[in-house]
Amino acid sequence: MSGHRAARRGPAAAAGAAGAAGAPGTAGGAGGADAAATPATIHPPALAVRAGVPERDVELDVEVPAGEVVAVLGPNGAGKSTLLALAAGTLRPGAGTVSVGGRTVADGATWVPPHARRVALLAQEPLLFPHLDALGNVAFGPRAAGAPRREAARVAHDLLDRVGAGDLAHRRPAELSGGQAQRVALARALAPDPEVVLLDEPLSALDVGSAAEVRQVLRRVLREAGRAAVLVTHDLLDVLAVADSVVVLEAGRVVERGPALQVLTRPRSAFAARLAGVNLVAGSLAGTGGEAVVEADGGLELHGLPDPACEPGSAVAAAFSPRAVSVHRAPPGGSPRNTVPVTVEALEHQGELVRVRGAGPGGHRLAADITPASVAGLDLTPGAAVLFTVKTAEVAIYPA
Ligand SMILES: Nc1ncnc2c1ncn2[C@@H]1O[C@H](COP(=O)(O)OP(=O)(O)OP(=O)(O)O)[C@@H](O)[C@H]1O
Repeated sequence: MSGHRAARRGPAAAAGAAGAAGAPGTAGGAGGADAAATPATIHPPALAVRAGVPERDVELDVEVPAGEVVAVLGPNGAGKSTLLALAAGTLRPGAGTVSVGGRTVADGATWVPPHARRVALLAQEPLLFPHLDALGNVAFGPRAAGAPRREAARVAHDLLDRVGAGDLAHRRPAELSGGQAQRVALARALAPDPEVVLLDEPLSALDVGSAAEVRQVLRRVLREAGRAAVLVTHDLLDVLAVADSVVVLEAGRVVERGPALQVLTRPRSAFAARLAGVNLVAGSLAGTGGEAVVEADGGLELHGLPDPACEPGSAVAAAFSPRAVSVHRAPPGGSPRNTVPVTVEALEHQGELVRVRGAGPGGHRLAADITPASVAGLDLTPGAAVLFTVKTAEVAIYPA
């Protein structure tokens, strides 16, 4: 995560930094005048967790640059909650350092308690104070930090407006829908002007309609303010809508990181590939020029179009969409294409299509999305022996 990190949100990040009264004490105050300066070089990361928790076998190296939203993905037990707990200050690292806005908040000699870290948490449930109205909930943080009542109320009104809950200011949590309560909770999280917001599956407790609405609010509010955030999610839509970059954890380690689109379109880890819904085959590159072949375990060979950075003989990955795959009982004629023998393992609904999952040579897991009529026409059931075909031009090859 280096040079590219500020590029996608450079203007937003810069605007946020310039307008963030709560970001004193950094070079940013003086540097704000130079529009050409890159925020990444001026500001320390909003959050850096380079720390381990040996009893959980977790060893993390995650950085959230100022103004960026980093989505954290991974299967159950991968270490996502541990990362949030290290950042929030509810868990002490066994080794290493946690810093917020360039300030060390945990290491062998330092321990800054949660309330003093400038970190806010938005959890799955809104967890609002039931006896306070929305305004009181949002004003609570600024009041606790010593803001005069009128100033705290002004901040709270402003934030409620920004999350589209201005008209709910005098309702108590029991009078709010799930989506409304989560928007108020977001305003409350932002009210103390945190350096970084930790979003722990913030939409997972909402129904589909409310989740879509809150997702848009999250996107707008985080981008407007150039706010740094960590977003733990299992939902591809959250990543696409809200995140700048992605970190994938597996078994307590970072296995992949990069700009969100890159990770989703060119995944290197099995988890990211599954989330993104693409077929992914790792192997080594043979052939040169415009077309190349990925040679994978089990004798599986895939022709595709290589990224210029791919070196012959190097480790590469071939990726292609299940929608680009056709399924046949007998070898098809016609244009040159990859033809892979596959044993069907499962058929799943995939919108209006059916996802045919199967195992190819070497046990490589592959998927094809075809119409229900094709499934019927091919008489597909688990155990069926078929051929998956995909055109060379549909297979992207890139360095692994
Ligand atoms: N309180 C705890 N005490 C000891 N080990 C724990 C504790 N909480 C989690 N672990 C272990 O730490 C590792 C990382 O778990 P963590 O909860 O951070 O994963 P996660 O990615 O958040 O998973 P999930 O998606 O299921 O919430 C796992 O091996 C887990 O068993």
